[in-house]
Amino acid sequence: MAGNTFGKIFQLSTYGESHGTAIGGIIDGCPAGLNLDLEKIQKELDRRRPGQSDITTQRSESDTVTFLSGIFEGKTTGTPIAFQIPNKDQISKDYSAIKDVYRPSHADFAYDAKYGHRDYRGGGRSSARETAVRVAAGAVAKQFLALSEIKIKAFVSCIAEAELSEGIENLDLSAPENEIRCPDPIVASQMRKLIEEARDSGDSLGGIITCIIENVPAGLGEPVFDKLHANLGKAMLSINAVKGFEIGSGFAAAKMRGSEHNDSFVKSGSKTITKTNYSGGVQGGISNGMNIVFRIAFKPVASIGKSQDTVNNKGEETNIKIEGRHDPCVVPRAVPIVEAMAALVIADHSLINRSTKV
Ligand SMILES: Cc1cc2nc3c(=O)[nH]c(=O)nc-3n(C[C@H](O)[C@H](O)[C@H](O)COP(=O)(O)O)c2cc1C
Ligand SMILES: C=C(O[C@@H]1CC(C(=O)O)=C[C@@H](OP(=O)(O)O)[C@H]1O)C(=O)O
Repeated sequence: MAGNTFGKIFQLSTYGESHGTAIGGIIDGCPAGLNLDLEKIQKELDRRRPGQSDITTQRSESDTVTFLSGIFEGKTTGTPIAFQIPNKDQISKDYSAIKDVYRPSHADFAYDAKYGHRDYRGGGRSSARETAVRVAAGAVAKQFLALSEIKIKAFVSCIAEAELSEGIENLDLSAPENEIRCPDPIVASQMRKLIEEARDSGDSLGGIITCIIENVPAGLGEPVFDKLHANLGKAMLSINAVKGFEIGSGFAAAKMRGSEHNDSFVKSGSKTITKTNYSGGVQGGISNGMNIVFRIAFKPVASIGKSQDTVNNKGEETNIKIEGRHDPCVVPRAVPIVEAMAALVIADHSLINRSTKV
């Protein structure tokens, strides 16, 4: 296994490099008979595509997806769904600069160590360009999950020192369609300013995305290795530039007492719910019917316009100043990627669960 496939039943394989002819994927295991709205899939890609505004990479791609198989008369046929997205704007100023010199904190050095033959054109396979494929596949998974009313919403909750202070239960989650994808317009405008300042000074910023999954039935997830939160964590940590994942109370749990942290069970009509949700909707690796809530931390973008110490592929010390097109902060564009990866995990577990009970 060369690590290009994700999932057990609802599986996605991706192919392609940032500056090759195209990127694409094959979804295997999507049930037959699912009505696919292709416009909705394209809309998800539009949320992620590069060149959206002056605070994203200036690479210009329409990210138009073409489906090649697995769909007939608007419905999935149960056979592999293959699709492709062309690369059109491949010319970057970085080529010669990063051919022999390693960008600090990008993947250049580690790829050379592993493969010894590296596609240096804009990062090749290590570029987040590959995440467009995940977004297209996640949009298919979202449409499958919509049959069970499962909804996935992510939003930007922090960029550098601008952070949402309200509880997520009071926020209008319809707003993440805006450019920053933070539901509070005042915090969003602070975030924009910070990104502009970082961009103009040749620097970059990181941030945090919060994701909420609603209407997941109790009982999804496996008891040991494929715990639901373990697979969500793997999915999120597989996104470029992700440095942290926490579910529910996460790292804050370490400072709490059991009496504060335990989620007491109560009845709400015929349903059993919990008073609080420090578990983040997962207990023992299995969903408990509450909202699944997790947060993902992204690092500041590695490619920056300031001079940095590094080495070249002959092992000589040198320095590098990166001039190509780069996101000063990936977090706004990463929101649809987070949602897509969450959709793939929940779709996969929903299908695994079909054989759990008599
Ligand atoms: C949506 C998105 C856009 C990104 N854009 C850039 C970019 O323009 N320049 C860059 O150096 N890194 C960018 N990254 C991050 C790199 O792809 C990533 O840091 C690199 O592959 C090394 O992997 P690692 O940070 O996960 O260790 C982006 C990540 C995401 C999710
Ligand atoms: C191409 C995309 O983003 C790219 C992600 C990326 C990286 O290092 O991850 C570096 C830049 O690539 P390039 O050198 O080709 O301009 C971004 O533009 C995309 O998101 O579709």
